[in-house]
Amino acid sequence: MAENRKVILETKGLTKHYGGVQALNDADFKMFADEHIAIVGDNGAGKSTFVRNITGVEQRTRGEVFVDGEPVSFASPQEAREHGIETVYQNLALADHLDVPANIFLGREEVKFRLGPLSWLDKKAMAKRSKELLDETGIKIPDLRQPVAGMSGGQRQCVAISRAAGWGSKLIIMDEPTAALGIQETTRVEHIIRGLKERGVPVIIISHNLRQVFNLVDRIVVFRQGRIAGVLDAKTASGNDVVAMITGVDQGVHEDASYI
Ligand SMILES: Nc1ncnc2c1ncn2[C@@H]1O[C@H](COP(=O)(O)OP(=O)(O)OP(=O)(O)O)[C@@H](O)[C@H]1O
Repeated sequence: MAENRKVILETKGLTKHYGGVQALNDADFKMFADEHIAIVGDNGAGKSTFVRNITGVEQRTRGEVFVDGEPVSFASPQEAREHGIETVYQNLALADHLDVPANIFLGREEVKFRLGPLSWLDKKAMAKRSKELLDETGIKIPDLRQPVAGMSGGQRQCVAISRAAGWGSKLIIMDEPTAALGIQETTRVEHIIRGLKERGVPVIIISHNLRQVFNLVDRIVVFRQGRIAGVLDAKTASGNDVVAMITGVDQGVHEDASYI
């Protein structure tokens, strides 16, 4: 029963205005710890704004955010990370010139010992943990020591997701995780997301790909013109239901290839 399920994330009246642009209005949202959720909506519907105003990238105009029932107001993404909320952004935020372990441990390096102001990193431990994380996601990267700049989009995405999965004990948010990937790479990333579900890690994905959404998540939250237009159960809703809610056109909706 819903009443007994743990609510991991909740927003009440979350609103963000950029000057005269009402990007997000009164978003009431509730997510349970045992589910995966997709956020869908047309370009400019407010999806990224919603995420940015939860994860400390921006400060909301008004409204409340609760994590594990506690009111939060993250001043930065770093603060959100410290609360176990990891976000994988479209642009990935990987440091191109660094190798895989350095990226996974960026800002959280393991130190072997310190001498005054100097510290020696435990590179061996970081490489070992990185390999374990990548093994968990099933991704094979031949040489972890090469700079990530030389990797394919799929490999880079897997590094970013592994980093999030490795640190994000509570919630992982992914903004268009496969938008720039080919078919095989997309399949690999979807496999990782399914693995997170099996491990009980809650995930929110923003996606324009409805096939992916129906395959991966439990509930679909539809944004339209800066508002949450509705929430659908992925098991019972149809593609037409989602498209109708995205567009606000309730009748005569036909399968729209750009969404399916
Ligand atoms: N920094 C900003 N300054 C002014 N307006 C902004 C800013 N960021 C977003 N907006 C506007 O807010 C609205 C919502 O944008 P948002 O990026 O959240 O949409 P989205 O649903 O994520 O779209 P997409 O699918 O294209 O990424 C849009 O009208 C956008 O132009």
